[in-house]
Amino acid sequence: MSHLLSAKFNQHLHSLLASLVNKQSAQPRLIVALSGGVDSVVLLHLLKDFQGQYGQYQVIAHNVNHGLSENAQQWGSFCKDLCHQLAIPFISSHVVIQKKSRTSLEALARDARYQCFQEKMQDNDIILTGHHEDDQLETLLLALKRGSGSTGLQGIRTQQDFFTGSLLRPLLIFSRVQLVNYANEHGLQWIEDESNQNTDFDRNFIRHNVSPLLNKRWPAIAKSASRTAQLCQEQQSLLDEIAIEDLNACLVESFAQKTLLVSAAARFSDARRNNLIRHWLKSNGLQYPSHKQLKILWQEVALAAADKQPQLRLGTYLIRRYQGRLYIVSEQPLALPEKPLNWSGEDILWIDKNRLGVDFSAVSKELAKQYNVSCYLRKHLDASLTCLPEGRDKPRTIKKLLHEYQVPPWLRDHVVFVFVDGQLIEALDVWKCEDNKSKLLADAISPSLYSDD
Ligand SMILES: Nc1ncnc2c1ncn2[C@@H]1O[C@H](COP(=O)(O)OP(=O)(O)OP(=O)(O)O)[C@@H](O)[C@H]1O
Repeated sequence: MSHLLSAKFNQHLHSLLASLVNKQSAQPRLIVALSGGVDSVVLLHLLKDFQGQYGQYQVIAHNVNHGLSENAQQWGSFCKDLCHQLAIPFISSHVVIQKKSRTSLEALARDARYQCFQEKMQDNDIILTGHHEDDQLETLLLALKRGSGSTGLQGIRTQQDFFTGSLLRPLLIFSRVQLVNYANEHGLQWIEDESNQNTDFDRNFIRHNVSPLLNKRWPAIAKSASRTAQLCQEQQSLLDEIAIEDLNACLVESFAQKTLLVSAAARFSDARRNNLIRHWLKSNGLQYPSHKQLKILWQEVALAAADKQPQLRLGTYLIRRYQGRLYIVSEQPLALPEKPLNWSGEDILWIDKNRLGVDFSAVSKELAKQYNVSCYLRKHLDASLTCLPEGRDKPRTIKKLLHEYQVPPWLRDHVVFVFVDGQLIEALDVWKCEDNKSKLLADAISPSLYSDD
């Protein structure tokens, strides 16, 4: 029977790679995430066979030692020996994880593992993991328990982008029993992680106490769960397409950020608006909010009375409203310099490392030589300093202007004021000054590069 599994695997992987490789110019390396458990050991064997048939791929294995089990060292040696026998290059990584609660420990180990994969990655690499159909069923049951809606019911994806390459899970079409049978027929050895037996943990509880019962009553339950996951993934792509379209109607650029216009979002039905807000948060690197958080975000932040300054904390971010727009604000403070910074010809003058800077790359070096350029922040300025912005009738203080130009209060300290030979020529991203003697230079300086993450 194992040759059937192997043939099905080869065909499946071949078509998965065909869709990926088309997008890439170079032949990718296939990196097996090898834990030493039966799933990834079978995956490694199947890949060795696949490589025999489609010789153009380089197969490599990568084991991560999380240092969480006394046996971790032994598992690493097991993986190394296995790769030696199969003549597969082996990468080993070691991470140190601070022990906390078990749940967070597992999540920390997973994050650290994917971080290791990323660090050892080359462009276009494809990381393959041994997730199978039963993992999918467990994941969906856990999602039901958490109540995470269609997002959670998407389960484990067969393919997803991963940094400069991709992640593939080609064993999701097989059950654990099929993989164990394959391993036995081939006389393969593997290791058992003793922690998998502990049913105090939800996934193990489902694996040992719930799935067997469900499988006995409905032998095709794992297949049905996989189908559900696939349908939910498809529906999510549709929801994402709708969200992108809807966001186009609601997003406005404001101080180098895409902010959400409350009046535009208010025109959508609740469901459609929730969908677009979820997408907006996710595409800015935040986790999907819970249903309750979404409700608070809309009712108590977006729609708060005009004189209020509402905000909602989501992880390390705050969602704030100002002048009818929602902003995503990082809670991580910027390290702002004590004194103004002089520009000495660099393409980007960083005010805060990699987060707030001024892009001078379009300024001609010849032009630059003629002037003395420096960048100030509000705290470096004399409070009585006035300025006449282009198109305005009379000068006003900087404080008044920041207010008039509707710069959100929390961003006012980050506005960069560019001075040329001691004269203010512009407040970057906000206004340019009338009658400035170095207009050409002012026009060439791009908006400050401001990333609030
Ligand atoms: N220590 C490890 N080193 C390399 N790969 C690993 C390691 N542990 C797990 N993997 C990979 O991840 C797959 C899934 O493992 P497991 O179910 O134990 O992890 P998980 O925490 O549920 O993973 P995920 O978060 O990726 O769903 C394995 O088949 C293997 O490919």
